[in-house]
Amino acid sequence: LPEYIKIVEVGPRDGLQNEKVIVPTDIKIELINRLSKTGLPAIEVTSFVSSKWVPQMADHKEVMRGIERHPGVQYPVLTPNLQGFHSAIAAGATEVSVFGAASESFSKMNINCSIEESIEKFEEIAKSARNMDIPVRGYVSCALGCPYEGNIIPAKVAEVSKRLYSMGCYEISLGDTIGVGTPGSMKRMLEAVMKEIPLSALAVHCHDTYGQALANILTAIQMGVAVVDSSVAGLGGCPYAKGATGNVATEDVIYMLNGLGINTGVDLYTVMETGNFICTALNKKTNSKVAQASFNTGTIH
Ligand SMILES: CC(C)(COP(=O)([O-])OP(=O)([O-])OC[C@H]1O[C@@H](n2cnc3c(N)ncnc32)[C@H](O)[C@@H]1OP(=O)([O-])[O-])[C@@H](O)C(=O)NCCC(=O)NCCSC(=O)C[C@@](C)(O)CC(=O)[O-]
Repeated sequence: LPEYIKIVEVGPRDGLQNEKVIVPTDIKIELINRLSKTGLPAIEVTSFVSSKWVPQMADHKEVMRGIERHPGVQYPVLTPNLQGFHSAIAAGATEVSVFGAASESFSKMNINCSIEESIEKFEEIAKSARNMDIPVRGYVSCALGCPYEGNIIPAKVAEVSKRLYSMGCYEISLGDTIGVGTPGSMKRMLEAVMKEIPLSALAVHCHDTYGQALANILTAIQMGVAVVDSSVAGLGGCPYAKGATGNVATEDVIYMLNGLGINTGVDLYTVMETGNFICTALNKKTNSKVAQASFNTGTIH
């Protein structure tokens, strides 16, 4: 097992993008400012996408400009094309993520282009980013299944991952977008991807729709993956993946890693308080089992 796992907090972006009611900008900023005080090394802030496609992310510039940045914390944002990249940089972003898919149908539904066309757009971003010394992270959605095509073969995930890595993405986050994966499919997919990409450049991004996220993450870290995406209070879902629930809760990942003696540098209690803050603001119950248990029993283990 790795001694240290880097947690990439995606709550402010992946967590909020699917909320039906528009979350006030000051709540988003407060959420990120609170997360910045928990010890998390990376917090995904927002998406520079079309507000017609994802209205919840329409205030991307204000959020990016409004947050307090803590030294040592990365604040990546999603950019699907050069237009988004330029807006992100103008708003002060210092790291971006491109988001591709291993499924043609999902690519079309999510970013309105084929996988091949998306790669061309991402190459333009990667080239501009290189000239400006901006790190680029790459997502591969539908790594363990697609809401439109069902099964996705590991070779396709490996192929798209390789293309993103070859264009300069420093890390590839493998997304179980609809949370259908199991430890078995995670293992088979990672074995294929690890033939093409160094283990140190891989991350996993698990949604918990079928309750398999922690088991899938444990499988990945047992195989040496040392970067895990998660969302405070387990918020989230993708607007273009109907029925998919939130990401695995950050609180639950930290609890599991603490129990394994793996260092994350993140304070569980402060994350739980932050989860409580955003759930109160959204008027919803936390999806974190650890937060539920701790608040119900009044104890933290
Ligand atoms: C990619 C586009 C923009 C293509 O959308 P399009 O309609 O094909 O874009 P277009 O280039 O034809 O332009 C049409 C209009 O969009 C505007 N436009 C064009 N680009 C931008 C931009 N960057 N920012 C703001 N506006 C933009 C452009 O200016 C124009 O405006 P108009 O002239 O009509 O007023 C669209 O499909 C889109 O915004 N998609 C967003 C999808 C999204 O955010 N999905 C959720 C995130 S992915 C995810 O959740 C999965 C992940 C990452 O978490 C991992 C996992 O779980 O698997």
